[in-house]
Amino acid sequence: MEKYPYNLPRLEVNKELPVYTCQEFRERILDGEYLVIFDGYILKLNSLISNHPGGPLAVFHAVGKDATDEMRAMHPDIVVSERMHRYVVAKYAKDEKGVSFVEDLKLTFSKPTPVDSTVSSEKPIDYEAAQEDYRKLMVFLRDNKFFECNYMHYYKEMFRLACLAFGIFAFILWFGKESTLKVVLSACCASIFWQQAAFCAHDLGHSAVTANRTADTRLGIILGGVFGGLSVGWWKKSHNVHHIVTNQPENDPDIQHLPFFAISPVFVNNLTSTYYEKTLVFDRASEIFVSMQDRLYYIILIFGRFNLYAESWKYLLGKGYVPFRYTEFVSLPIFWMWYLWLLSHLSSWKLMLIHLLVSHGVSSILHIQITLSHFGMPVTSPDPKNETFIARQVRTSMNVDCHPLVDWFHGGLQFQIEHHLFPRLPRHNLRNVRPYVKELCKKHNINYIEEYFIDGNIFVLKKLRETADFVKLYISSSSKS
Ligand code: HEM
Repeated sequence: MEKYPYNLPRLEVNKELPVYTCQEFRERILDGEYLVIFDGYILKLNSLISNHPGGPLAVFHAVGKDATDEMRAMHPDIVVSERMHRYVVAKYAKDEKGVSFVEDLKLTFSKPTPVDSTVSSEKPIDYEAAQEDYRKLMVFLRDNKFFECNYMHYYKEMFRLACLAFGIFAFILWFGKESTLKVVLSACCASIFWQQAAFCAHDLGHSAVTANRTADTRLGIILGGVFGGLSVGWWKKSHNVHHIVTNQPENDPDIQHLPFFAISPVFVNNLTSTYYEKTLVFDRASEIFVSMQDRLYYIILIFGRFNLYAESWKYLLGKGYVPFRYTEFVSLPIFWMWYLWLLSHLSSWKLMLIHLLVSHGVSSILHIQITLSHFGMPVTSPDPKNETFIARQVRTSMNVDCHPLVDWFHGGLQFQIEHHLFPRLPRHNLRNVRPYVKELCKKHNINYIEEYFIDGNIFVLKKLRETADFVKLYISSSSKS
């Protein structure tokens, strides 16, 4: 078979370049240069950082790393072949092995993955060989048009959304005399509608529908903002970071949930969040909640959606750069207008409250689905310096096994591993790609975790309980000393 790279977009540089050794690369980073390795070239990204369309944090987390696979996975071809060359300043001497050279640099903007050699799989992984095969798989998928979106699938999604939207209104406005049952049915339609809309907004957020970032983001704002009351920009900001630094305790906002949850004992160490730019203090409230987190898991998730509304508004009203700020500003009030207008047709406060609580409570299914993908997976790596993109993404993600007939219910999140390896791959192709990924993981001894939905829940609860037990011990030992 042809050796990588072929039929992948190339970064071409037609000028003489200096060659930086690893030591020079490191020294320059310590001097304030934001250097990233892509395909053997060193890119200096100081001038890009503040106006990078994927946000500054995505770039910060690539500094000091060979981010070839991350960058290919997140960008359309044109960015690689026509935009990146401007930032190339040198070639990398490859005098040291590894994909991350920052483990000992103590950077403020990006923290390394903690090391834990007990996380290793039974047989050692040849990270480079796995990377080579991952890249070949990428070529195969491109050649066989897996990255092309079949719109027929989205027509079905639109039909499903239309039926659910009809249910939301019909049970209250059109189906005869008011009753608690009809209010509950309308609320259930609303929560399933929001769940399905969130799946589509997720695809759009990755530009995996039209492949045009502006068009997809606008459609995402309609689905997520107008129909769901959530800011797509806020979600994209944290989600892009989550994809680059999945399950890294100090960098990944998707696992930073103190005082309510800690998915690993490392969170007792008052870590610094590079996303929230603050210390994640493991205080008394954290001790109480985390020591009971396996029992509180579902209860807390019931209130998850209210937190998302608050985060969306905080983001839109904040001082930072917000793409499509005004469109988003208009979209969120429209959501509250139609939702409150609907509730205004109910005859009592009690029924309004039932609708609000049931619709938002049942929405917790989505939060369970989201957290299931990573909460049970390790935050530490046996060898972060050498662990390549594919090995890291598979180590930190879990799939949910299900019958194809219920794929719609899981919305693509069930193929979390494939999604993290190929974030721009259209959702409806994830199932077809799964056998190739499984085979690749098997060949390279990479642990591919896939559970049925109920087993996956049990798996996550067990992991949460392990950390809860650790915290109980930690509290009792610190109260004795
Ligand atoms: C020379 C370096 C880079 C250039 C010129 C560049 C440019 C761009 C451009 C033009 C987009 C918008 C793509 C679209 O229209 O869909 C984008 C998106 C993105 N970039 Fe970069 N980028 C660079 C480096 C990086 C690095 C180092 C990372 C981190 C691994 C990164 C992560 C992302 C992400 C996550 C997005 C998705 C944004 C979104 O759709 O919300 N980029 N980048």
